[in-house]
Amino acid sequence: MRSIPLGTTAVSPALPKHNCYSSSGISLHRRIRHSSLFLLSPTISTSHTPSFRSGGACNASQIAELFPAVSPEIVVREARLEDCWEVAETHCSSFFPGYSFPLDVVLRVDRLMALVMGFSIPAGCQRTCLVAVIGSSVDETICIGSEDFKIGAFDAKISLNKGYVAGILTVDTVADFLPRKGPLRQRRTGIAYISNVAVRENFRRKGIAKRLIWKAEALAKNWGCRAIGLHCDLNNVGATKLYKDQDFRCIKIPEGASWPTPKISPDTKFNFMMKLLNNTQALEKFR
Ligand SMILES: CC(=O)SCCNC(=O)CCNC(=O)[C@H](O)C(C)(C)COP(=O)(O)OP(=O)(O)OC[C@H]1O[C@@H](n2cnc3c(N)ncnc32)[C@H](O)[C@@H]1OP(=O)(O)O
Repeated sequence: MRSIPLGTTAVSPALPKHNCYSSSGISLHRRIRHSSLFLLSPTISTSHTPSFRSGGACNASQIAELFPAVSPEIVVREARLEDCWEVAETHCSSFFPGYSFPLDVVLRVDRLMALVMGFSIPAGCQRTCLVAVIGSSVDETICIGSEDFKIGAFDAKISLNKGYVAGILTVDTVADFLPRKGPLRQRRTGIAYISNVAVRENFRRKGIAKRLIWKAEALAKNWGCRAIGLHCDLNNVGATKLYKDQDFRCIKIPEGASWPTPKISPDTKFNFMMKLLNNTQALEKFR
């Protein structure tokens, strides 16, 4: 496929509606533990009318879609094994909204495989996938498994109070999209990179992406990064506003500069946006 969302290149659907990319997937082998949870209490309205995907009883995701106000608490945390299908679903439904059966299923399975099988990342780098979950407990004591054991991109940990993934974001320090420096073309350090930001359509404009970004910034700061960057499709007005409002600024790239860009489509033009993390104002919102 021409985009490289969540890593694998096994399926080749047409272009996504918006840019989605990852420096080398969404896997998270080396991560620091960052246990703080961010709560969001949105004033959720039910302007949408989602349909049941199957007859009979509702499952957790159907309840969350139909009655988001029933479980309005949103927790932003690192992705766990229990989230893998919904992470793939959130990603595909946001970046490939036009796909129908059977391609949509193939695409989700493809993403799932990428997530579960994981990807290697360079030594010394960090990568993590964050999820915004609705209707789960903040109480982490009712989890089975261990955070220290990974299955692909996920903590091998399952909560007894599973929530519903409404939004995702990947953050890493791989720096694939930054020019190398020095005669040995060394990887840059100290700059985190955000990708794969997606919120399910029914849960948009409730501050979920903003919360995911805040958490990513807090993680990056914890990793010792001094700045955080991302690529945003020039035509993605909503996302551009989201990042500008969060104090990301477009970095002017000199004409002809050898600056790596996501391999989505030769026609897609990006803004490279950055934010310094030395201003702790945004991070303090979480403490
Ligand atoms: C680095 C990357 O990954 S770029 C790719 C971004 N992802 C996508 O384009 C996938 C499809 N889109 C989405 O998943 C979502 O619309 C996102 C991720 C862009 C935004 O997620 P949301 O949870 O809706 O954003 P959130 O509610 O936090 O918005 C915060 C602010 O950003 C701005 N914003 C967000 N979406 C829009 C929009 N569609 N139009 C205009 N402004 C917007 C607004 O200022 C908003 O504040 P407001 O609602 O008080 O006006």
